Amino acid sequence: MSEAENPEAIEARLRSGMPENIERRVQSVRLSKGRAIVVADAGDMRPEEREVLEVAYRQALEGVEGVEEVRVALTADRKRRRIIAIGSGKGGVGKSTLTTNIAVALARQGHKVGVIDGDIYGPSQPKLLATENRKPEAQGDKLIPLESPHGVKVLSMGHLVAPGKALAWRGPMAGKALGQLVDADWGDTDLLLIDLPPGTGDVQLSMMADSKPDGAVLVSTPQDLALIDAARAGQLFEQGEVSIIGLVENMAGYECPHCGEVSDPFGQGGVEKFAKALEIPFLGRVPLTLETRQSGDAGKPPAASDGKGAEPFHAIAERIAAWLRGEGI
Ligand SMILES: Nc1ncnc2c1ncn2[C@@H]1O[C@H](COP(=O)(O)OP(=O)(O)OP(=O)(O)O)[C@@H](O)[C@H]1O
Repeated sequence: MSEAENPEAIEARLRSGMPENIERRVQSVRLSKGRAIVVADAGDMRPEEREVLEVAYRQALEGVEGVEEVRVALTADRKRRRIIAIGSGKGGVGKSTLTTNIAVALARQGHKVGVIDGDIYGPSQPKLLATENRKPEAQGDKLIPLESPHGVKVLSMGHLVAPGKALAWRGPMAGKALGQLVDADWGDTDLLLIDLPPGTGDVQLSMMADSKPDGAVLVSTPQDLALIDAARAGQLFEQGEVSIIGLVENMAGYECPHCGEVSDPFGQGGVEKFAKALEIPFLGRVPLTLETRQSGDAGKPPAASDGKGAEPFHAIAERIAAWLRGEGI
């Protein structure tokens, strides 16, 4: 049998050498009397993107022996779930706090959001999303994520293993553990945010290879050291062929709750300049506030409130939503 007559070979052609946004979309290929019928998932695509997809498929099969006609059927009903990884390189810069608040803000904007705590060595999402001491149930071999009180589903290794137990896990095992959380029964969730563990080693690489995020958000404080580590995290995403959505500056400027004076314990403006130099979009800055720390500890994310503290998170979430819609940031 020649290659052209084999639907698997045709399917492989439609996956290889395609732009990233297209290559994962083929669902099936059938071949009947010289006609190739391609079914692809285009649920989240705009009409002009669908056209690009169809043209790309037709071009890829042009001249293939045995294929006289190409029919492309695009499924619109099933929305593809997207995954965004949040990474920092350096620990303690507020990656988990940002993941929680961006998730809550996106949920308030109408997305169906799930949070995966990939920080298996120091899980903080159970506390941040007020689901401590709860255990997810399993149905068959799939975990059922927990519903947080803030309209966001969540799964963390902290819900599953005793504190400190995952400490000895190395890259592949950690990647596998994360895979289990990603493969859980997320129902109608259309967006998963993964709070990655700090660092840029094997564990992060293996997690990224296993969960294949669609995009990544980098978090940094304005300190040089944090920025250097954020740049390293950026390289890690590039190495894993994950596109970088942008960089967020956290703990920027401290407003004294008593006198209102704003000071900059970690410097000012450095992150935005840095992002520009690296040609990474700048997604916004989140000030250092007592409210953010206290409400984090209390499981009440500021983004869930209607106060001033919610604003920076909502602004960043809007930019991420624009990226999800395929618009410029
Ligand atoms: N904008 C902020 N204002 C005040 N406190 C903050 C802010 N962002 C984070 N924090 C606090 O800083 C500490 C570290 O934040 P968080 O746990 O989110 O960081 P992380 O980067 O995820 O850390 P790790 O990598 O160790 O998990 C927490 O106590 C948190 O409440």
